[in-house]
Amino acid sequence: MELYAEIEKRENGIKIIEMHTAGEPTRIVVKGYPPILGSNILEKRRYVKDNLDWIRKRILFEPRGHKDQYGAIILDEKTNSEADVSVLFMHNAEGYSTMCGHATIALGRFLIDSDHLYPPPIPDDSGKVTLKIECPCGIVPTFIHTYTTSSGQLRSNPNLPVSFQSVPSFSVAVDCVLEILINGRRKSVKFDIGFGGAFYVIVAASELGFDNSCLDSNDLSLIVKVANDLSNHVRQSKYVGNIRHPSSEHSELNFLYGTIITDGRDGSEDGGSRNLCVFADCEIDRSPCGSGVSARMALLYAKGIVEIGKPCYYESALGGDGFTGKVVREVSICDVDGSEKENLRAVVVEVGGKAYYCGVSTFVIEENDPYKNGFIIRT
Ligand SMILES: O=C(O)[C@H]1NCC[C@@H]1O
Repeated sequence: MELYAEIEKRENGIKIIEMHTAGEPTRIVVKGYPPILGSNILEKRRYVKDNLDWIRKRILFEPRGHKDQYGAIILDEKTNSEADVSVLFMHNAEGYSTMCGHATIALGRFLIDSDHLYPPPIPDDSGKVTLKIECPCGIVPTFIHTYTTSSGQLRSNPNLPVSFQSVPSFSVAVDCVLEILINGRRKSVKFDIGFGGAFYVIVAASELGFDNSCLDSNDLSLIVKVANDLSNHVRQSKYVGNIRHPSSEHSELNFLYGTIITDGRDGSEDGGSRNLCVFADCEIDRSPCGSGVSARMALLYAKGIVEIGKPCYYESALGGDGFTGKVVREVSICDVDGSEKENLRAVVVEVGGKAYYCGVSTFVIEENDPYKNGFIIRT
């Protein structure tokens, strides 16, 4: 499918390739964004937030999108000479994620298939291409299986997973306890906090008084509310002080992105576990959440539950086609001056999953449309 050629034909409007990764959408903005100013990726992230946020709402909100829509912007020029490309992510609330695993997996395929990169990537002998994708949290090496068409074009292999290696991921706090109101009752809840490019609370469904059937997709409304309440409580609790990246260069990453509710099967013999990530403003990740898998694996490693190389498998509320995760090595985190943050045992986690194309869109906005700036209906 030559989707990029299709989009090239269209002259005006915001041009988008639609993909999903394990069910979670990524609306990849290919063309049509005004210049995004800033000399590095965090400055550009701030610029879109402060100056171009109306475009995010038009792209992600209704009537073109919905509450759980997710997007990525490929920057016209990379902002780090060590990267092949720089990208921003966007979601429904404050707006701009610091890391997104599911979108990185989708972008991996798209960047190969669109002939977007110059010089063109060169596969190794097994057909694998490594792309360094710069995300707001740092550079994320991404591995894509490719093949060459009979006319000599390099294309991603849709049958094999794309994987990426996380930025240094770490355990932030374990066995935290807070009392929260669930279904009208006060309950003391135990949870962990981990970082995998973004900060997450990780909590077992049983801690919240639910059985694991709450992680089935037929009715998530109550559990999503509980997850969102827990995120808000943690943001106002003493634990907010722990949500701090050790490198001062990364202070813009210092916020709690969401809560991941798990089935409690951490480190199970078969390495499998189901979880549900609720991030931003009650946004539900249809995928197992790539940055969440990195955070979970970092916590499991810190607790001595998994060792380097142990393959784990994560599925979302949709079940089925999930993400793999494994710790690949220990690393230390350096500050801007290059000094190592000694006490912090961080790890690089490799996460793999499959992404698929699902459309090509060109959005138009009519000036007299009263809903041109987008809206969200909540149920
Ligand atoms: O896979 C991930 O990391 C993302 N999915 C939506 C929320 C996270 O950014």
